[in-house]
Amino acid sequence: MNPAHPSDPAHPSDPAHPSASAPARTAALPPLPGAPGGPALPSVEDLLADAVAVTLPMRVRFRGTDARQALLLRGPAGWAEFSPFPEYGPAESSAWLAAAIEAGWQGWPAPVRDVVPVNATVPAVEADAVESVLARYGEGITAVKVKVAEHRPGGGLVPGSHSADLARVRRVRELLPDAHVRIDANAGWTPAEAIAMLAELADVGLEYAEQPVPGIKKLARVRRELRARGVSTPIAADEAVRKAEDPLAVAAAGAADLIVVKVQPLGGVRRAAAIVAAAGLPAVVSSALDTSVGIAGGAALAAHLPALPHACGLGTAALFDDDVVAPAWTPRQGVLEAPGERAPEPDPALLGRVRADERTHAWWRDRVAAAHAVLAAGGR
Ligand SMILES: O=C(O)CCC(=O)C1=CC=C[C@@H](O)[C@@H]1C(=O)O
Ligand SMILES: [Mg+2]
Repeated sequence: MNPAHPSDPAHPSDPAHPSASAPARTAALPPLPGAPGGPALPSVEDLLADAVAVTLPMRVRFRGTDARQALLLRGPAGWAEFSPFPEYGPAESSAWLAAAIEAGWQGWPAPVRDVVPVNATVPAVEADAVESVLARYGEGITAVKVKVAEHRPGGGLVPGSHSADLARVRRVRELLPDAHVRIDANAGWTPAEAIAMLAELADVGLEYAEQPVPGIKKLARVRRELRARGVSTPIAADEAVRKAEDPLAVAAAGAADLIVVKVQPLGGVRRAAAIVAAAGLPAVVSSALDTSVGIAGGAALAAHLPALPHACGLGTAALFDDDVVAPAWTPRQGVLEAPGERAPEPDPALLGRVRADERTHAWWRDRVAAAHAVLAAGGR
């Protein structure tokens, strides 16, 4: 078993939407570590030899947490991050471990571009706090993601969330009249709520709405009903890609206009790139609220994709009060540097400052061993 670390509450609005069974479509993806034809699976001892657990304090509460927990690993190809959210079990975490093995024991594929445009991310703050959040991203912001549909820890939307969401989105539009503005509901609305909110926001000219509702069928329904009402807001799939047993099912169903891809949940840069190619839809690379080591993996994916039509959600290191790399992998003039084929080296002084306690190290060691067992048995 893999209990959540008690200091980190589970996130209620990130539901899993597994499809019924692992379908043949995923067979075309690059094999996982330890699978036939895939990279070697290092032993648990090798993976943990130089592991450092860190806790990064956040400037703004995000995804229900004020501190991000992560484990940094070091392999022959460089540093790597393993940071499945505390409530994730071994099967889901095994994809995150595959991504860490790629980074540390294999290295990332070559980039085709030097820089990656990124969006600023605005958590579910009050409208009057939007300006100070945007200020953290500096000059040159061309795209903003606004979080909406925030849930209470016990479940259910925060009271008054619809009007707070509308005010937050409108405040962003007011401050940045020319920026692309996208929203992300993390599957937190019902279809009726999503249709009403997106119809209400039609005048804002949203770039897209990310995972307004859970699951593939509901996404398809919202998309269809919006079109019937003359609302053309594109629909993006996030959880329906990264938490599904078949990350290609949403594209196969024609339920979204674009997909959001994340390196750790999808098992590495090569697997995420293969998912984009097989989906045949425009893709946005986004963060998993990683430290600068993991963010560099997102930048490696974005720099490797043949086409990158949208700014990426990789600016989230700006939400941390502290990081592990100096300078942090944060955007300048709206772009992030591509890291090349390996992650940046953590700074020993920073590591000393954000190093987690021994109990947290033990918790991470158990999580690595449990995820490793899933990979050793052939994957989730
Ligand atoms: O895409 C961005 O701008 C920031 C990243 C982001 O929104 C997320 C990071 C980590 C966990 C997720 O709940 C969340 C997302 O849903 O995309
Ligand atoms: Mg999302």
